[in-house]
Amino acid sequence: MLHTAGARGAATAALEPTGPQSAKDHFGDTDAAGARVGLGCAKGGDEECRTGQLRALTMPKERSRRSHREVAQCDKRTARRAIDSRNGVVPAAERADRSTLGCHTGCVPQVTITPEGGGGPQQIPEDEWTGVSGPPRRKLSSSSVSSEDDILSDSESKSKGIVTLEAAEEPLTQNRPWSKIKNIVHWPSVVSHRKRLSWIQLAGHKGSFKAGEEGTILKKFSENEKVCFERLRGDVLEAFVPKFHGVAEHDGEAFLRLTDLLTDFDGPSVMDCKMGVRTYLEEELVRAREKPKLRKDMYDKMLEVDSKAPTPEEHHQQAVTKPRYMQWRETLSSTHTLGFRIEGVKKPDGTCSTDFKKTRSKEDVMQVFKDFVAGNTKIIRSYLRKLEEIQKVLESSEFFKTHEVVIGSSLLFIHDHTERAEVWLIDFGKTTALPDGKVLDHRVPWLEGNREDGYLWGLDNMLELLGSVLEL
Ligand SMILES: O=P(O)(O)O[C@H]1[C@H](O)[C@@H](OP(=O)(O)O)[C@H](OP(=O)(O)O)[C@@H](OP(=O)(O)O)[C@H]1O
Ligand SMILES: Nc1ncnc2c1ncn2[C@@H]1O[C@H](COP(=O)(O)OP(=O)(O)O)[C@@H](O)[C@H]1O
Repeated sequence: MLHTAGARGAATAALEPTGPQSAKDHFGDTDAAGARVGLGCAKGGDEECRTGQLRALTMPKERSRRSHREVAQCDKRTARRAIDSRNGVVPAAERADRSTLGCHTGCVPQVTITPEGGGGPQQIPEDEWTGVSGPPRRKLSSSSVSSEDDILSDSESKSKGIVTLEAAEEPLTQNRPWSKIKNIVHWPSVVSHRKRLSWIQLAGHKGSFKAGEEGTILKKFSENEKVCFERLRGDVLEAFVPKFHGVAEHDGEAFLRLTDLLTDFDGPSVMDCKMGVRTYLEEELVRAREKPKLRKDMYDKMLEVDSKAPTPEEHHQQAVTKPRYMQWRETLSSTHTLGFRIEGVKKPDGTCSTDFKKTRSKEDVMQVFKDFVAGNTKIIRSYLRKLEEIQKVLESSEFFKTHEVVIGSSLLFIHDHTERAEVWLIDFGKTTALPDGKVLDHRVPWLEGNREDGYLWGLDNMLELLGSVLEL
């Protein structure tokens, strides 16, 4: 039996917001307040919802976050700062920002309150990493794409599937085994002056990545994520996350240099599963209550999936709040019912799909897993072993115990025709440290204030479900 939220015990005591690594350090802004109760249950009516076991999880909450425009401005300023500080220059932008404590407060936009919610990079020396900051970028809505029509630069409109990354560093990997596969060999003919790399990005924000030197990838800098990678050093979990090679700078922007997990795979199959029962931070909820904000882009993304999803009021406003959108996504998919959801899959023939927004039932999720491994039970067993290993390591990891990890964090599954199968934890952009002395269980249900993320609960369910795929 899969676990249910209701069976997982009581919530723990409320915790205080964290210190410098808290989300408020890079989410200076507020989104809107969601105001509807039991959204997924009302619409979905599946077995889990009918039992009421997930009520606490589907209660609408508020969340907050700085707008991307603000964030982009902030990003430029902070990256500039990092570079100027190395030259002993205090930039004008920083002089102005100092009076408002930099991006944090300086970048907070004015928002509308709504009643209802609905040249190659340089390595930056380690002692200069502090003070460099930058937020994650936006991702666009999902679609089913093929490698043929999805060879796009990161300045183009699609952001998921096979994307073409600008080469920030030489040499690029013309001889990477995985790039040899049919339909993905676009190197170096794709672009005339700037070399580019075909790469697989199944989720995340558009333009977040650039191609790094052999075996590495550059990800847009986030102070929060950098701190996480630093804290992961020496932790038992370190072997299960991409290796962090420091901070790099390219065209005035800062990046985290990470091991490219696709290296050493030949025509890999890749799957991104977003873990946990919640996809937003508690910190964001608090801020959302203070300053809610309407999002037209999220209303549009909602319409793409289900034109009937917005309420009459939301149709009238042509916008929804972010918490409303995030909760709608969570209840539409398996996030609430299983503690994880599938974000994207890339198959060995080069086709990619990120069209899993409505993949919710156990049966549907199992089918996606089965298709992903093309029914290969040896690969399923390898993944099961790997996930069990990760489960054990997570249970003993000091980092995991002391961090609200799940928000936006994924397990990345990669295998190829050699039947080698690996799983890594990725994306710590919204992973936040708990106050001193506080720990999370990661299995008990989330109630606002306890900061539980349901990561291990989701992993338990995933293990059970993958085991059942063997019997399909
Ligand atoms: O997947 P779709 O339906 O496109 O929705 C996305 C994801 O939830 C992103 O989370 P993640 O990055 O964890 O995948 C979230 O980014 P953040 O919550 O990190 O900001 C985006 O918010 P906006 O970036 O505000 O649009 C939201 O639009
Ligand atoms: N180190 C890595 N190696 C290979 N692929 C990666 C790596 N990190 C991320 N990816 C790919 O990029 C996608 C988005 O990554 P993520 O870190 O979640 O971005 P974001 O912070 O923008 O949400 C993943 O789904 C995966 O396909």
